[in-house]
Amino acid sequence: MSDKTDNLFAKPKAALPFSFDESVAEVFPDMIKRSVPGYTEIINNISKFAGRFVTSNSNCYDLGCSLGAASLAMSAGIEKTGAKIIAVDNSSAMLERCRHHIDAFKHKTPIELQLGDVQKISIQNASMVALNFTLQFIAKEERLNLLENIYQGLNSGGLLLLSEKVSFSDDNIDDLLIELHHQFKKENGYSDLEISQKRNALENVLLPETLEHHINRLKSAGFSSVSCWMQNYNFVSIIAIK
Ligand SMILES: Nc1ncnc2c1ncn2[C@@H]1O[C@H](C[S@+](CC[C@H]([NH3+])C(=O)[O-])CC(=O)[O-])[C@@H](O)[C@H]1O
Ligand SMILES: O=C(O)C(=O)Cc1ccccc1
Repeated sequence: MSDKTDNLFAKPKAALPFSFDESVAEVFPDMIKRSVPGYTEIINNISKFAGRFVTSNSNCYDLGCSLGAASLAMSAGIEKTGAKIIAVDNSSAMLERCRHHIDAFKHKTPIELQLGDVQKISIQNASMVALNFTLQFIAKEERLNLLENIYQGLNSGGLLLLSEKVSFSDDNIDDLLIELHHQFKKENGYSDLEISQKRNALENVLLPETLEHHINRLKSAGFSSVSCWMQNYNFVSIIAIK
């Protein structure tokens, strides 16, 4: 079955803040692929990381799972037995669709879905945690606390994979990479109106920080080995090992 096309911002509409409601959940696979450069590459690499980092009888977490793409990728890559994936999202529209999405794909590792706030869950016996474009929606002052909670729940040698839209302290670079991102969206069929209306809706909702800030905070949370492993314009993916 092909993905339903995202045209949520195609007509002029009232400037409401972006939210993960039923209309977004319905078009989400199309929206994220056409909006985030490198998304598919990150998902494919989540399988590779899972193959290396997930240990027997441990837990894996997919925090802000949306339709479960990272959970399915982890499941496909896990080589050890007895692991379990816990996928969490606070949007009931997303989680309901996630259940159907996951049931439609074969997965060898069990995936347990939890409706809830990633800031309130208990993380235990974890060998891998994915925060794939979720931290950017959490209030900035609460981010360190969440990363510390993930750190304490990871086993030694465990992996946090953090993907984010980022900003740049150099204004020239920031403007250039935002423009290149918008060009990417245009090439994927979005109009100028769709791009500008979504940009307004995301203002104060998706809050990017610099790559340096992310790396320094991960180190403050306790992670000893931290590196960006992929960058595509203003979208990055970082690995942090306990
Ligand atoms: N506090 C929170 N608690 C739980 N969920 C939350 C919270 N805040 C936001 N979310 C959820 O985080 C997800 C972010 S999308 C992740 C893509 C996915 N990881 C993917 O690999 O396809 C990224 C994007 O749309 O740019 C949404 O489903 C929100 O409901
Ligand atoms: O579309 C954008 O401009 C983005 O920054 C990425 C995105 C993708 C899906 C939901 C929210 C933001």
